Amino acid sequence: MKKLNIIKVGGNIIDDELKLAQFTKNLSLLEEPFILIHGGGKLATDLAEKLNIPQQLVDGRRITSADTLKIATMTYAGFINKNIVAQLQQYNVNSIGLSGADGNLILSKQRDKHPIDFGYVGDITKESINITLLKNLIDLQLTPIICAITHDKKGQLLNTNADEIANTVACSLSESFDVELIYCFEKNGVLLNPEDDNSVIEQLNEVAFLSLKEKGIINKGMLPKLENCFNALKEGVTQVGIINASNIVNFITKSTSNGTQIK
Ligand SMILES: Nc1ncnc2c1ncn2[C@@H]1O[C@H](COP(=O)(O)OP(=O)(O)O)[C@@H](O)[C@H]1O
Ligand SMILES: CC(=O)N[C@@H](CCC(=O)OP(=O)(O)O)C(=O)O
Repeated sequence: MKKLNIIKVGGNIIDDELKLAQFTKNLSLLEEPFILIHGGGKLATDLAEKLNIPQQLVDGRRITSADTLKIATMTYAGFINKNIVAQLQQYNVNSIGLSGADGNLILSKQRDKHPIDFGYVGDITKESINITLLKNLIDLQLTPIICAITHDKKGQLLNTNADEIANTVACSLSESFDVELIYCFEKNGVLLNPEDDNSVIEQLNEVAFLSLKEKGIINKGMLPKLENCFNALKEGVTQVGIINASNIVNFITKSTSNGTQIK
């Protein structure tokens, strides 16, 4: 099967002009096709706070009021998505920016209001992804750049966690491609000591993860990320990694071992 890389990049890279510039340049060096899924939670939080709209995240998910949904849509589907596409175009990566509503790419269902009302947050499954559209775009040698806004096909936009979109897109394409899923962020991988960037756990399995979670060594945004990683391996994704965004080329070409390989 043909190799396909599903790459997720998070808000701390996106919000750093230099790191994002280096990252998009590195993506242009990849020889295999890829799909990029991006977050941008940090910029949405900063913007909402400037507008005096308080933000709350529960288990890494944003409680999304009508006002917050507007900010999320303008931030993720607007500025961030188009900025990444423009950055890639300068290196001749012919990319196309999409929300889940575009081309009916990602259909979601508003999360149940019990036990916690998350507001306009959408949940997705493998069946939510329009894989025909993604395959057609790849055949046309267009690189999809996907943001964290989805829709319910009843006219409502919904906010969906970008880690979950990356996992679900990877799983949905794993029957058609040899899929590698890579989460890129600002640290060197999953760390044994979150204060020490040199304490990278090179290989992490689910048993070790549960023990580190219990000890509080793995917490916050890393919890949903790792849950998505283990789910991807169970659903047929061939390889899953969590790495520093600056290591993307080395990690994919396997020229050096860096970051955390999920086993
Ligand atoms: N053991 C750990 N190793 C690395 N990061 C960790 C660990 N435990 C918690 N984290 C936190 O998880 C964060 C990554 O999750 P998140 O903020 O959701 O990233 P992103 O926006 O890139 O998806 C890191 O910035 C770090 O603060
Ligand atoms: C429902 C939900 O939590 N959506 C996320 C989508 C963006 C995201 O996931 O951004 P990062 O990858 O930068 O964290 C949010 O609004 O924060």
